[in-house]
Amino acid sequence: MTTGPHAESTTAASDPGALSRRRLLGVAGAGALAGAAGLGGFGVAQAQQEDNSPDAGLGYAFHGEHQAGIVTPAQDRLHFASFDVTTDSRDALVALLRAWTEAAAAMTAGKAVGSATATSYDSPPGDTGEALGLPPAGLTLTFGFGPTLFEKDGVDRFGLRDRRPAGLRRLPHFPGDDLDPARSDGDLCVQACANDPQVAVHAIRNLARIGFGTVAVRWAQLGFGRTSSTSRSQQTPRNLLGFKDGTANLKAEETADLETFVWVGHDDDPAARWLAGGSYLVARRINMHIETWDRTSLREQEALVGRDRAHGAPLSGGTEHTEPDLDLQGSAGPLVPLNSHVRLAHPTQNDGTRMLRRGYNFTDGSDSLGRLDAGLFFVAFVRDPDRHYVPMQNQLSAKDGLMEYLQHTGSGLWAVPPGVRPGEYVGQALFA
Ligand SMILES: C=CC1=C(C)c2cc3[nH]c(cc4nc(cc5[nH]c(cc1n2)c(C)c5CCC(=O)O)C(CCC(=O)O)=C4C)c(C)c3C=C
Ligand SMILES: [Fe+2]
Repeated sequence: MTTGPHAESTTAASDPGALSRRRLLGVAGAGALAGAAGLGGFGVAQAQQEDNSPDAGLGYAFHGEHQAGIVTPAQDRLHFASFDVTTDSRDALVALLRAWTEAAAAMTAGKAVGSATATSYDSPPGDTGEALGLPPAGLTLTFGFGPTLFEKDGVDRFGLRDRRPAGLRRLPHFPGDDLDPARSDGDLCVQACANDPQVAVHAIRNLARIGFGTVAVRWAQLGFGRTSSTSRSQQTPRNLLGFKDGTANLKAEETADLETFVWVGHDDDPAARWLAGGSYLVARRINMHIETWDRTSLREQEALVGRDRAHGAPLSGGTEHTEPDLDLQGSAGPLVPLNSHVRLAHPTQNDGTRMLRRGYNFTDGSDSLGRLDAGLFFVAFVRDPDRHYVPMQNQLSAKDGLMEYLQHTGSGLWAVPPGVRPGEYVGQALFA
């Protein structure tokens, strides 16, 4: 499997010839770096320093049946990047995917990109350097292919048109959408998640650097707090509305439902068998009118969500993990109101559908009136966007009372190829 956690030392032991970021500074690099950059004993001190935060040393396997970063226990930080391909050479695109695969395998194991020791003093270092000395921090890198990679403005850019999965289309317009094209779509995407923001940012920075001349960043989003649990081992976090988010999420332990709702099956799309074992990534940048929300009564807030704020229990009663009783009536109608988010997103109101949510809180500063530019960067993985995402989004956008406090400002859909086997590159079956 892809996501079995292992300590950094295990990673290094499984590939003893490779240099971990820590060993690079502590052993191989200390003298050279100290001499070259005037760092004195910095490298050695870093190598000996222990990081006591709980997930600091955790590393997830890069290779496996599925890409990591989907059922992996949601890390605390996100750097998501959408790229446009700037070449029309299929060979250059494949070379990029090979190089990205090699770099991703290194970085997720806590190693530097490229050969640290072979770098000439007269050329830039192979790695940008800001993660040297840091452990893997649970880094996962998840790659996706957007609809425009297969066809753009009627042009079959890379000979892939016939291999586009039927479900991979630009998402439709939903009621209330006010999307910024500069925060939407893209030929490729990379989701970097880690428990240290510097590790996630380092990963995207290095992938962008490797891609210079082949791809350009179209837009990117930083996220600072997970808004979902993807494993029963995790506590439910809170979103910026102040409510527990992720309680009823599809979790790694629910393997039968993952097959039904997340992983693309072998026979789902005979023209796109390369995607079997993969998934689709939906991203929505959703701004919150936070100042207005903060002036709304607790009664109204809970009625809009359909759960209580303190514990995340459904308004029909019980505790956080009690199933909502959507039929239970109060004096003024159903206890879980008809326009509440939890009712409208519930599987019983969506043809039995579930999805694996993996979103993050974001804030990108304030506007000229002092209002926070903040919200939820919604990420979900689904087996079929036309069945497992689009109908639910239509229903929420049209009827969800929360929409009064929300504004969708960015959007994208990507096909996420299956996991990578050792010696292969990400998405290899698409180019076979
Ligand atoms: C189209 C899918 C969804 C979008 C977009 C979405 C946005 C969104 N959600 C919250 C807050 C909460 N969502 C909760 C549950 C929940 N949300 C969705 C789907 C979308 N949410 C689903 C499928 C579910 C689970 C429903 C169920 O099975 O019961 C909750 C309750 C806690 C939980 O179960 O996670 C909260 C809170 C916000 C703030 C938001 C946009 C900004
Ligand atoms: Fe939700």
